[in-house]
Amino acid sequence: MSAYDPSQEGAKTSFSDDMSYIDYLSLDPILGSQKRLSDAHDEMLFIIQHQTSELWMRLALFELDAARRNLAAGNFSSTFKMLTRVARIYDQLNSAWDVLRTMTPSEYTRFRDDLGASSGFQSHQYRLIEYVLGNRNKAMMRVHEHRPELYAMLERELSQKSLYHVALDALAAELGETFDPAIYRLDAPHQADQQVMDAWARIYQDPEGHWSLYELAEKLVDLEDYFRRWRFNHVTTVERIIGFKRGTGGTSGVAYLRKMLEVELFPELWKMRGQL
Ligand code: HEM
Ligand SMILES: N[C@@H](CC(=O)c1ccccc1NC=O)C(=O)O
Repeated sequence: MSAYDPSQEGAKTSFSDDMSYIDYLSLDPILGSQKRLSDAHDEMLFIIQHQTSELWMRLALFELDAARRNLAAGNFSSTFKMLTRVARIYDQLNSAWDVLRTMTPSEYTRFRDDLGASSGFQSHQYRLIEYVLGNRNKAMMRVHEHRPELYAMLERELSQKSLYHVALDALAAELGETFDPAIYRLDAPHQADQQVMDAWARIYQDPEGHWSLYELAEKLVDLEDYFRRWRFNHVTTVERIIGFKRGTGGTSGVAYLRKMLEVELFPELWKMRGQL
């Protein structure tokens, strides 16, 4: 059998004047951005693992922002589709830990000092995702002061309602209630509220009567479930690789990350389950 020749079948082979795959996807800057600071073999894995995570987070933010707009406009079906996609993105990020776990403490130690004070703690996209979802700790913005445009992006996020706030608007509208305006704190983490908990409980007591809100609640719980798994995978991988060393970002490391496991994004949706 002779070798397959794509041009024989009409495949375009000349791209001197036309947009090609590499052009459309801007692959030159992307594939030219793996700059190792050491000669340690595993640093390449470490860089690509973070870069791909940041790309998936970029998409998660795009979807979450659109989901929030669609929900505010009452478009439940498109909101659900986007929230499902974000949960799948987290599934992807969760599986990716298996690749990073192939790196041992001995291998990581070979280049850890080269990382200086840099840390995932300074991921502005991770912080933005937390802010969009409703976990708004303003103190986390300080590390971005040296990058005014990123700081402004985080500040802009804190000037609008979180996705959970918009879900609470939909919940109040469904039940013909108004929540105390004090629960909509734009620049502080959302705190569990009894009225909100009772409202979600009413939805779960009559799913058929409130199907859209019931589905919305389950999409949010699903998302938080996957997000928690990401945190758990992170802290377990960190303990496996650096034990209880301090983090390069300056926190206590595993102790800090364990504390973060206690964060609840949508607290009433979890607490309400015990009263059904
Ligand atoms: C060898 C692998 C890793 C180690 C040893 C590690 C270690 C740590 C430590 C110790 C912290 C606490 C902050 C500090 O003081 O530095 C942290 C935070 C963080 N890391 Fe990692 N990490 C690893 C991989 C990753 C990966 C692959 C990502 C994906 C983007 C990531 C994202 C983050 C984020 C977003 C935070 C902030 C978490 C929060 O504030 O709740 N890390 N990491
Ligand atoms: N905080 C990590 C370093 C680290 O993991 C890291 C360093 C630079 C860029 C991203 C990182 N990933 C997550 O924190 C450590 O203490 O070893």
